[in-house]
Amino acid sequence: MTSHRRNLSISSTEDDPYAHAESYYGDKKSLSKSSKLGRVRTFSVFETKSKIFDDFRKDLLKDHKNSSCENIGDDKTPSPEKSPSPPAPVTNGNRRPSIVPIYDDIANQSSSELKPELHARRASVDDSFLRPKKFYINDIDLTLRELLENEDTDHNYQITIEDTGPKVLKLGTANSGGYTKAPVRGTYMLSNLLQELTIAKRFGRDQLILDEQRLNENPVARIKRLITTQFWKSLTREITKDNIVEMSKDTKIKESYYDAEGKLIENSESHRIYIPHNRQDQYEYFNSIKKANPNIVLDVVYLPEKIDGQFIKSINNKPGLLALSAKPDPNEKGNLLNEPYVVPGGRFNELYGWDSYMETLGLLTDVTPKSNHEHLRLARGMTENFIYEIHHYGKILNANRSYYLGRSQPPFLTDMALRVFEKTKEVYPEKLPETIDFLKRATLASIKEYLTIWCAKPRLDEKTGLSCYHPEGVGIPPETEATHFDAVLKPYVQKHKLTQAEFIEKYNSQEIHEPELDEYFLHDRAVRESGHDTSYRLEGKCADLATVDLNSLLYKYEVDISTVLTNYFDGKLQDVNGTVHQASEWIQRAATRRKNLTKYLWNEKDSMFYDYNVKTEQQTGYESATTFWPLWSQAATREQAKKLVENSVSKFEEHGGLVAGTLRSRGEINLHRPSRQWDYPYGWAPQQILAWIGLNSYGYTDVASRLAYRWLFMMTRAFVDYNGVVVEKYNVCKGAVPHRVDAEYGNQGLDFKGVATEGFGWVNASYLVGLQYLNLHAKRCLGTLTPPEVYLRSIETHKDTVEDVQGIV
Ligand SMILES: OC[C@H]1O[C@H](O[C@H]2O[C@H](CO)[C@@H](O)[C@H](O)[C@H]2O)[C@H](O)[C@@H](O)[C@@H]1O
Ligand SMILES: [Ca+2]
Repeated sequence: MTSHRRNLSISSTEDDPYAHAESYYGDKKSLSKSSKLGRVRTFSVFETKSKIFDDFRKDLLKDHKNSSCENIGDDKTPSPEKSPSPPAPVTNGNRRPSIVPIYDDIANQSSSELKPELHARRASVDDSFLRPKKFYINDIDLTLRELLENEDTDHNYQITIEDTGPKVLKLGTANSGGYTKAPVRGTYMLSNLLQELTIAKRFGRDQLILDEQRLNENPVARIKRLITTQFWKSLTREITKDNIVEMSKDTKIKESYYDAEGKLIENSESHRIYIPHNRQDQYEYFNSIKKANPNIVLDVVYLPEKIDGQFIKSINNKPGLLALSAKPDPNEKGNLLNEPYVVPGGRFNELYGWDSYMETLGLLTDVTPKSNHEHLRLARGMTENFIYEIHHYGKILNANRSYYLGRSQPPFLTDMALRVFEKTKEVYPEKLPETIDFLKRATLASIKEYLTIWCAKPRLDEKTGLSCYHPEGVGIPPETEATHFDAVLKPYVQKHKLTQAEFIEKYNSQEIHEPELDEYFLHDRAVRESGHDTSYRLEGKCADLATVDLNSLLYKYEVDISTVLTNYFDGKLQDVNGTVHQASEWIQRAATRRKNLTKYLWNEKDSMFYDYNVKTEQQTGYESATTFWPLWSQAATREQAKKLVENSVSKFEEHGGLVAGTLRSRGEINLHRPSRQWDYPYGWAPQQILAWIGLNSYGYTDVASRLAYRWLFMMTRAFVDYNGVVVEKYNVCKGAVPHRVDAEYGNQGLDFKGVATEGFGWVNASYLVGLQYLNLHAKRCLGTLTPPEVYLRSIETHKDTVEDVQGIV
C-alpha cells in the first residue's frame, strides 16, 4: 500500500511508529521558543478534542474499509478541515509545558489541576480490530505522574527492575477516545512509556497519540534507532556565535584566584576560549561575537607560541576551551564555520582523541551514497579537527581543554582518515580532487605527529626503537575527581602537617619539593595519555613502558602511510618544509617495528604480548586486553594470532565480553589500593571493537562474533532492565547491574531523569559496529535477550555459520 491511507494531513513517513522524535512529536519549529507548533498527527492542543476524535474516527473507519484496496483513499489533497495556520495554543490556565527541569511542573501541580477532563464522548469504533494499538494520552503530565507514583518506587525517575510497582498501567486507546483501557505491562514497556512521555513533554506536548509498537519495540532495533537518530545528535558540538558561551563553560574545574586580601575566591562558572598564537582570524571572530553581544561573558585569550609544562600549569586556574578547525563562511563576511565533532558524553564535553576514532567507526556504519551524510560530516569534522590540532597544538590532544594541552591520547589518525576518505569517495565521487587533498593533508599531519611526538624524545626509546607514553606537565592533573589522589597524597600531607588542599597548593607552586611524587605524577600523566586512566598495569611506571597498545598503533601508522604514498602519491609526498617522504622508508619502519614487537613484547610461552619496561629491560607480565591490538594493526604474525586465540582469549573472555585486565594481574584491592576503572572486572568499548576487527582480519570471525554477542547482550540487557541506559563502561564479570561502576569517578551516562538522551560516544559506536558481526540468528537471539550461554549452545548444536555476517568493519 503506497498511498496515504489516513484522512489526516500527514505523509506516510509521519505515520511510522518508529519515526524520529522530531517528526513523531513535532517538527523542528516546535522546539523554538517562539513557536510551539505541533504536527497534526499527534493531535496537538490546537484542535478541540471532539474534532480530534471526529477526524481520527473517520480516518480509522476509512482505513478499515479500504485496508484491502490499493490506492484507495489517496488523500494527497490536504484535508479541508486542517487549517494551515493553527490558532493560538491552548495554555491550560497558567500551566505551560516546561522543558527543564521537565518534572517540576508536574510536582508543583495540585492533583485537582491534574484531574483528567471527562472525555467528550466515546467514539463508536471498537478497539478489537485495530492492531497494533495506539494509545490516547489525554494529559501527559497526569499520566507521567501516575506512572511515576505507581512504578518508580525508588524515586529516581527511572523505571527499572529494581522498582517494585504493580508493573502495569492502563491507558485509554486512541480509537475509543480514551474510553476503553488497555494495559501497558512490564518494566520494559513501562520504562519506554516513561521515556516517550518525557520526550513528548520536552517537545512541548500536552497530549499525544502513542503507538504501542513504540513501547514494545524490539530492543535491538530501539537501541540502534536511538543511537542513530538521537544520541549522535545530542553528542554533536559545533561552535557558533549563539552557543560559544555555553560551549566554553568548564564543568570539571572551578576557576579560582586570590583577591587583594589574599583570600581564595572561586568562580562558579568561567567562559573562556584559547586561540593559537597565529590564528588572528579566529581571535577576531570570537572578539566580534563579544562586541556584538556586550552582555555576554567570554574571555578570548591568545596562547603563546611555546606551550610547555610550566605554562600549562600556570593556567590551571583559568580553564578554557581550545579553538578548533574553522574556515571562512562563503555566505557571510567575517563569519567562520567551525568543524563539528562528537563528544563522549557525561562529564566529557569536549573533543577527545581516541574516543573520536571509535565514534567515527560507529558513525560510518550507516553512511551510504543515499543516506546519513550527516554522520560522514561529523566523522570528517573530527578528522579535520585532528589535523588542526597537530598543526596548532603540536599533537592530537587528549581533549580540547587547556588542561589537556600537554598530552595526547592513543593515535588512530591514519586509519580514521583512510576510512573517512573511502566513504567520501563513495558518497561524493564528483569531489575526488578535494577528497584526495583531504587524504594528503591528513597523511602529512600524521607524518608530522609520528616524527615529532611519538618517535621523538622523550617518547622514543632509542635502544628498543619502541615508543612510550610520556607527556609534558608539572604538578597534579587538575581535572580529576577531587578524591582521586587521596591515597597517594596522604603520607605527604601527614609529613608536612598540612591540609590536603594546602599541600597541593604548595606542591604545585614548587614551594615543596617531593621528587618521588614528581616521578609518580610523571607516570600518572603518561597513564592519562595512554587513555587507560587508570590501571595498576601502568601506575607508577607508565612513562617507562613500551606498551603493546602504542606500538601496535604506530605500526599501523607506518603501514598506512606507506600504502597511501604508494597508492595515491606515486610513492612520495613533500611536506611544507620541503622534506620528501618516501613510501619505502615507511615500509622499512614498519618492518623494523614488527621485528621489535616480537623481540621485546611477544611472550611465546604465555602466548601473549606484554608491555616492556625500558628501564628494567623486562616484560611486565601484566595481562591486559591490549594484547589483542597487534591483531587490529596486523602487526602479529599468523602464528602469534593463532596462539593468542587458542591460549589467551579465554584469559579475558567473561560473561559480557573482554575484561580490560585479568584478576590475577590486578591483584588485591583494599582501602589503600582502590579499584581502578581500566582493570578487572571492567570492560571497555574500544577494547571490544579493536579485538573484533583484529580477530576478524585474521579469519577468526567466529570468535569475534561470539565476543560481540556477549558485549551486545550485556548492553541490551542493561538497556531493557534499566530504563534505556547506555554507559561509558561496564562490569563485564557481573550478570546483574553491569552498568553500576563505582571505581574512580563512577560511571557516565547514568545520570538522567526519565530518558537517556545521549548514551556514551564509544559505547554507542560499539553497538553499531558489533551488530555487523552478528548474523540474523544472533540478532534474533539478542532481541529476545537469549543469554550468551544459551545462544552459544544453540549455535554449536546447529553448527551455525557466520556466512550472513555483512559489511564487517
Ligand atoms: O577526568 C579524568 C580523566 O578522564 C578522561 O579519561 C577517561 O575518559 C576519556 C573520555 O571518554 C577517555 O578517553 C579515557 O580513556 C578515560 O579514561 C581523560 O581522558 C583523562 O585525561 C582524565 O584525566
Ligand atoms: Ca526507579
